[in-house]
Amino acid sequence: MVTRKKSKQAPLKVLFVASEVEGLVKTGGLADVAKALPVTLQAMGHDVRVVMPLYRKVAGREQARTVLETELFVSSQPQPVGYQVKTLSLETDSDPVTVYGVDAPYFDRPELYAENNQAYADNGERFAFFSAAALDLCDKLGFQPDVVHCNDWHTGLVPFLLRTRYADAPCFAQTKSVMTIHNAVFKGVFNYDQYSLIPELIQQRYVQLEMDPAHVSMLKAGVAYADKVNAVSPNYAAELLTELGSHGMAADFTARADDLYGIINGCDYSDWNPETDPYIKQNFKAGKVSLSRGKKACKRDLQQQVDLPVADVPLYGMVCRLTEQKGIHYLLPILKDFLVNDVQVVIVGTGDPALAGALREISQQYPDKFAFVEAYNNALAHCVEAGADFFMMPSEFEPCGLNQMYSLAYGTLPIVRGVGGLKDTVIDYDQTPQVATGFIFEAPTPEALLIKLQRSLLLYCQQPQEFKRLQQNAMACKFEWRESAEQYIRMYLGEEQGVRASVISNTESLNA
Ligand SMILES: Nc1ncnc2c1ncn2[C@@H]1O[C@H](COP(=O)(O)OP(=O)(O)O[C@H]2O[C@H](CO)[C@@H](O)[C@H](O)[C@H]2O)[C@@H](O)[C@H]1O
Repeated sequence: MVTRKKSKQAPLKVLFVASEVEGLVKTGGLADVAKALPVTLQAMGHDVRVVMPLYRKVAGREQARTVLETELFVSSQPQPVGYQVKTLSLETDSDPVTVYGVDAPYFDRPELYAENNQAYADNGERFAFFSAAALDLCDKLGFQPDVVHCNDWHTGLVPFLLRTRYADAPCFAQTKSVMTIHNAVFKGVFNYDQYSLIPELIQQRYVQLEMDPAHVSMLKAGVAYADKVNAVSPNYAAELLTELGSHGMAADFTARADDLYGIINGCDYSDWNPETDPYIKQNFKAGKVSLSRGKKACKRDLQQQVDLPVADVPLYGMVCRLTEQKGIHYLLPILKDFLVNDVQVVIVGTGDPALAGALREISQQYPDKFAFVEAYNNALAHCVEAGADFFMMPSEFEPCGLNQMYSLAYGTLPIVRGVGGLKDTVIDYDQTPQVATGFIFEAPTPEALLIKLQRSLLLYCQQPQEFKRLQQNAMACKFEWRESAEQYIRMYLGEEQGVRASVISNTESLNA
């Protein structure tokens, strides 16, 4: 894809554009990837710069150094928009990765995207500005990227601007763009009123980017105009070609099937490693004694932290944003049935107030068996991964999923629905017991989930040696970022074909 003549090993200049970055500010899995992938690419010798909005919440914001004080000129606007670029960094084992924080009034708010579960009304304008500023600052700072790597709807206008506003700009003459889909359910759909900073989108009508005559989707713009598009797992790439799995964008993805890839996320083992994790009560490794002692101490600690009785009972954990995506609506109808057993369940999450309310009510009815912690708490998330025996991810859909990888690393068997990246990363006990690492259910129903929960409980109680064998299988799994990053490089360089051929056969069965 990168056409400039260079050897395969020549370092690439990559501008990684993301709306959140782990270590600086995070609301979900996008941030994990926006840290780990740039850090890995840089460690492989590439020159990577990350650009993100400098929200009020960004860690280290006060100490950030201003490297650019400028204005974004827009041809149709009487007044330019002033902004500053401040540098932060992501620590690595070698050279830190430079992060450009875009500081503008648009981002000087208490939250990133929403307050009280209500999205900011001008999110379209905010992220249209961010997308335009990401390219504007690159030009002004003299960074000429080989690849501009965009992530999700917030950055979808970047590929569009490269093909329009910057079509003849010397700074981007050699630049290609990539659009990574972490979650296609969020399409970034906004009224034309919000695109005043992108006159290119208004002067000429782009019907294929519209949801209706009044609304344009930023994600559609990214998918249509990026040189390459990838989903964060091969199976999600296949699902994106189906009406159901693409959340209504099958035509957009099918049109790009030659340039569509599926690259599984890695797991950042520098953050998620039971041998070194600073948040957990006792570090442990896969060896039998270490594992059983470590898990026992971590379980006890978790029980104490969430006010459950300290007891030697199977413990089921879950950490997630409270949305329908995560399958809370499959769990809620059967949770009380499951709690009839001698088990404990811990859920840590924030989000939809109705789902939170329903969980809170059950926790009040079953205080000895079910703890619901309505919080975003990274330290507690680590303690759940370490202290639980099973980790639940009954997702309605899951582009990749990171928590199942974390739980595998901690010997906490994942119980997942067979969708997206969950299917690519977990091996079901009932299908292939010898190499199994967890449990998979297929039907999108509470009953199907309950059957697998009961199944896992039987294994734990009646076949403890078999349970331990699965723990060893799980802990032997490795999802190295280095391997994923190598696939990204091959995609950047155009060394691999898109997934159309392999995806089509899958798609037939998905559509059946
Ligand atoms: N209450 C809480 N307290 C502490 N930590 C919490 C938390 N709620 C969530 N987290 C953390 O946020 C991250 C969630 O990552 P996921 O990949 O599971 O989901 P998400 O849907 O946000 O990401 C989207 O992007 C990622 C990255 O590509 C895809 O893996 C995924 O399928 C897609 O939906 C994990 O690191 C988790 O520990």
